[in-house]
Amino acid sequence: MQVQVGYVWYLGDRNAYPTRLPPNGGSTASAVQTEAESTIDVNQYDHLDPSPPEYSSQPFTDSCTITLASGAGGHGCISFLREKYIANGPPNGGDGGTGGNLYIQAVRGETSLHKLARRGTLKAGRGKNGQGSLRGGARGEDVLVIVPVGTVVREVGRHDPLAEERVRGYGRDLDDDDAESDAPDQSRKWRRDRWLLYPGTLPKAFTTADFPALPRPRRNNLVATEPEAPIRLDLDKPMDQPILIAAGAMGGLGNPHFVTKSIHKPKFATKGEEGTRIHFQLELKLLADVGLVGLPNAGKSTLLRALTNSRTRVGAWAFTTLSPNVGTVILDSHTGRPALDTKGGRKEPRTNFTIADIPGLIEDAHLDRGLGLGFLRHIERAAVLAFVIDLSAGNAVAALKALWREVGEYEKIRDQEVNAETERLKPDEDGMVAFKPFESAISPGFEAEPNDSPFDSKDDDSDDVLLAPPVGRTLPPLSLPPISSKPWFVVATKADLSATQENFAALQQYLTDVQNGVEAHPSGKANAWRRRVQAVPVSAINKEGVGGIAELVVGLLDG
Ligand SMILES: Nc1nc2c(ncn2[C@@H]2O[C@H](COP(=O)(O)OP(=O)(O)OP(=O)(O)O)[C@@H](O)[C@H]2O)c(=O)[nH]1
Ligand SMILES: [Mg+2]
Repeated sequence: MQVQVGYVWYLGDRNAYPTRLPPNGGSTASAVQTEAESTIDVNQYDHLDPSPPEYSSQPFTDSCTITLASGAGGHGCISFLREKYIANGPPNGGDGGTGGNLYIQAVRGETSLHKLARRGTLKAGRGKNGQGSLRGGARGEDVLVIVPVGTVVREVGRHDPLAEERVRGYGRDLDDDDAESDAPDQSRKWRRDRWLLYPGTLPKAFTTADFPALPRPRRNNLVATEPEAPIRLDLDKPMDQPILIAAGAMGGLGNPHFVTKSIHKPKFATKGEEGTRIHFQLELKLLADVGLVGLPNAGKSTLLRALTNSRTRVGAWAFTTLSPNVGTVILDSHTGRPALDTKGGRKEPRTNFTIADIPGLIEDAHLDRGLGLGFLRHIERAAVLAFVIDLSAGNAVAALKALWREVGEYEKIRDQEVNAETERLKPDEDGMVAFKPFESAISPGFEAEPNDSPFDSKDDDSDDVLLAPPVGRTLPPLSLPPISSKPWFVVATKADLSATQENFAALQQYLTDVQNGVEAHPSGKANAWRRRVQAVPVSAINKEGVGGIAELVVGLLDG
């Protein structure tokens, strides 16, 4: 189908305004470039006004809690040499294998946490039990947790059996420097449940058997490379290598370990240690160079489709978009060279940038109206903000101020959360221990708190498995710059509709005043970004005026 297009676009001048022409051309026609008047195929723009089967629909989850457990150790083996002419040989049970380790890696290509949210718990494999002829058990299988780039990982609680034993006082000399010797740990002597007996032994022997003192619990050497607990990771770059979150537990000892002068043929071995369980809260903050902020139905998704190959859903009603979408703008001149010659301190010229489209914000979104402010986290880390304003939907300046107000409210809530999180690091009531085992081994500079012993740090309820809150530990600050200091611009869309010129002129006047300091910054902050604030008029549905946006964004990103 061929149609006559009635819009004129002054290509090359970003601030020019698309004007509607009378159907048979107008008196201004001479000033207009000829291609703009030519007949074009509307099917070419199907991409911008798609039919429902063309929508992409992908599951999206941006926060979830998961439990990760490192593998338990295998049990030691009770076995004796038995060969021709050796009927009753010496003990030869192997040790249990070490449990599997847990690793985490942020990779490109993943865009959602829904797969992890469904799993709930991820466990590394258990170490295999030891076997006869001094064969040690195989290691447990490792587990690699793959998360999208931009995930913030926060530990909310951990169950570390060895640390808890230490808190209870059973393995109290575990970390003592002077307890380097192999002297067995007398405090764990009564722990019969840690022992295995020879298979032929009667069950009652468990209560009557005379076990030696339990050997000191062993720790995997890899524990030293674990991040400091409580774990807080901001995985904002793709990682080449996974990092270790929790090392597997050590296996039990086979019966040859328990040979003494008086016991030549020990009929017992120890069980493997239990693995560490850590509860994590994962939060995905999509990473994009530009974030689109706008009221519902403003045309954000259409703009994203006009700029990128995104297939996000577009519709003439509010809240068409229910989850964030990221599109990539390719700055390529189709000659294998970057289209824009902007180096801006970069080694390589920029060849692409990404744009995040989020669900629309409505006024009072901070009071949990509409879809709330939750999705703003996805543009929190964007370098540039683009406010998308529908010129046909009332006063553009008022809309811009309303959007800034919601962004400001979001920022307030975020700051409160950061403060609350510092508070939250106190251990909670149900036996979760929030402390770093073997702390001094990891950070040699760390000075132990004077009240290190769990016994004098707690009040009367002595059987509580609680530790003192980690006083004095410096947590990595969540340093996010204020949103109002980011460069921003306005995309005034639907400029093809009639009677939008005055609205645009008022908006442009307002932005000039903001830039010159005549008007207060819409965020109300004193040191907000106000250099080169401008409004770009576009008709996204006709793909008119969007070309200038890429150039403007690259200027703001690299300039
Ligand atoms: N005339 C005209 N209509 C447009 C333009 N851009 C978008 N629209 C229409 O505006 C409506 C809303 O567009 P969307 O892109 O879904 O708006 P949105 O901001 O993503 O909306 P939400 O996802 O609900 O927040 C659709 O019917 C589009 O066809 C434009 O430049 N001109
Ligand atoms: Mg949308």
